[in-house]
Amino acid sequence: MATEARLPCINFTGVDPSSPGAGRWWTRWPRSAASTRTTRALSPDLRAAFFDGAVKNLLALPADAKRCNTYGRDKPLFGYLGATPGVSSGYESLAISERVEPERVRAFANLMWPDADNAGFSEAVHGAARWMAELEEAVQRMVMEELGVCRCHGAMSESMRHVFRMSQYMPPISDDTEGRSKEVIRHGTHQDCSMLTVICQHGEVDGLEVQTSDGEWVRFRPSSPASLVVMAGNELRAWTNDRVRAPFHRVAVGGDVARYSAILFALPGLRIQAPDELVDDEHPPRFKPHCNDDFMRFCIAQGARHEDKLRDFRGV
Ligand SMILES: O=C(O)CCC(=O)C(=O)O
Ligand SMILES: [Fe+2]
Repeated sequence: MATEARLPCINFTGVDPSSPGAGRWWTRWPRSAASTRTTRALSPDLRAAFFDGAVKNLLALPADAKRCNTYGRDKPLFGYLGATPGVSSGYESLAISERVEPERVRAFANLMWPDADNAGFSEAVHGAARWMAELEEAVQRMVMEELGVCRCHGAMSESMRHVFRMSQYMPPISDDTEGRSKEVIRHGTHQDCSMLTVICQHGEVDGLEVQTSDGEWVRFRPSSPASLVVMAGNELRAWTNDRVRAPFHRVAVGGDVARYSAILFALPGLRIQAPDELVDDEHPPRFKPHCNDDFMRFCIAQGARHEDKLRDFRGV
């Protein structure tokens, strides 16, 4: 059972992620502020166009159409997930992968609806993905500034690939005569294989739960409709030589309406090796250098288990 404690928040109001100023351009916005917003927050209209117009229609497509969303058998985490062994029932997700550019979004839409115009869908999806990617880039820079390794930001950002997922979690089937139902886990406990992950939940259907370092589960309740979650993945943990924790998390849903979310994973193309500044006698190397592709393959082969996969893969 998760508690409802608040996750740490950063208020991004007024921050321009594309032009960081000298020094700590973001610390003027206190970490304890009650909301997390980007400069150009997705307006309620754009959110509605994205979730109600695009994401729900996408997930309502017949299974055969959704299965066309594939990037090859060796990259299952880049395409459609759902109705397959190892994936929880009641969870489905489609993804636009590698680069979330207008042409790629359009190609994805044309694959899903070959005979339709798809301009509205493409615009809404690309707008949401770009907005989340800007936030990812800003947070990545903040982390690097904070650790004194900002010199690495340019090369890291340039190498970054993105997987943009649109996910649906069905409500539990009611299990008593009054229609009440227990919560069910629709996405099992895991850590992400990304550097950073940005999550945008639709409306008030909560479900994301994050495990704190004391083992307690905390449920994410957005403080405003514009709030997003930024989660560290195992590659940020590896790259920072274990300074940043990659929390275990899961999705549990109750009630009687489906939950929808969009998730942007930032996957580094560079070899993951902690910069020299983050390795010294007090902080000996914790992980051997590796590529994200190999780590993803390892995670897929291991399956969903509540274990420290990074340590198993390249722990020193
Ligand atoms: O939908 C969410 O809130 C989180 C999903 C998630 O953790 C994932 O797709 O890795
Ligand atoms: Fe995740």
